[in-house]
Amino acid sequence: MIHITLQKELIAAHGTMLLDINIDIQRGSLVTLYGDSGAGKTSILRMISGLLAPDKGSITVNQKTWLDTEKRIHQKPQHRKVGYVFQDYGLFPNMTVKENLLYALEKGQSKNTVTELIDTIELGDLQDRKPEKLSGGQKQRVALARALVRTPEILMLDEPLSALDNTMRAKLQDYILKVHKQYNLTTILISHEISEVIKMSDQVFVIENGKIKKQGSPIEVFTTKQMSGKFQFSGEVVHIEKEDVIYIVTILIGTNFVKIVAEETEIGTIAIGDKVIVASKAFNPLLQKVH
Ligand SMILES: Nc1ncnc2c1ncn2[C@@H]1O[C@H](COP(=O)(O)OP(=O)(O)OP(=O)(O)O)[C@@H](O)[C@H]1O
Repeated sequence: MIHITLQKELIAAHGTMLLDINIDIQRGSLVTLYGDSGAGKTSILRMISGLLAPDKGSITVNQKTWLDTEKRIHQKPQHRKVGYVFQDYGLFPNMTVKENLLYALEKGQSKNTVTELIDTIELGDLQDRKPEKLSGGQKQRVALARALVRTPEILMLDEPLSALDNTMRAKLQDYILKVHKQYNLTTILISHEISEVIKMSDQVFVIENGKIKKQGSPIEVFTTKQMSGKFQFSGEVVHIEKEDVIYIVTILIGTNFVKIVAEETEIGTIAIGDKVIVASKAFNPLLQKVH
């Protein structure tokens, strides 16, 4: 179990903002921090990894104390077992994929760890290339492998997929889920994408102005009582077209576009770019195997 209590006064664009959170994370689970830009999500990860000092707080990871401001315990970042993946990869440009991974090994650690990760994350064909010869998705797979070299107790992913197109994003999500399960990791993901949060996480914490506004399973958090249909998907509105008295709304769900007929009352304030849930209550969906 991981217990995190953090307080820190942050300097936001409109003045100071008190970040004040209390989070419990079950070992082996994947949780998401979801919230607007500037809500404090990255600051939380930086405090967990020891890169940013809170004003007050404590962090215990599987019975080990990483931080306790009252007892003046403050483990250095290099002593906290975290793997950190950012949006902008952070690979060494002068090293090959394999060298980037070997460089992350701890003194005395077996090189087999790297060989195994190359195999798991399917980097075999890329291992002798330099990062400049890799696509964004491939670079992010290397960054993911590198974060796992020291078998972290917490894997932290700070919007790692936001620079990727939808197909690549879906593939990377699958890699993350694969290593999360295979290495029995405890993973904290920051994501802005509701569909990603629903696909990936066991639990979501909605952060607003430095506080936890809501928490629970993604479905509990993102669906409201009025939307209790069993059959539902979340997506993003990409187009709205008015036809006589109705509207045709095009929604991107994963990598598929779906057109929905909506009435004016349903449209309300929905605009292009909004995240929405498409749900249906009383009908019989067909299930077909795809080849
Ligand atoms: N070391 C710091 N000291 C004081 N304030 C900080 C510090 N680092 C960041 N902030 C401020 O804290 C606020 C929250 O930043 P943070 O990066 O945690 O937000 P975020 O939710 O991750 O946003 P985004 O989604 O844009 O990355 C911002 O207004 C930022 O300017």
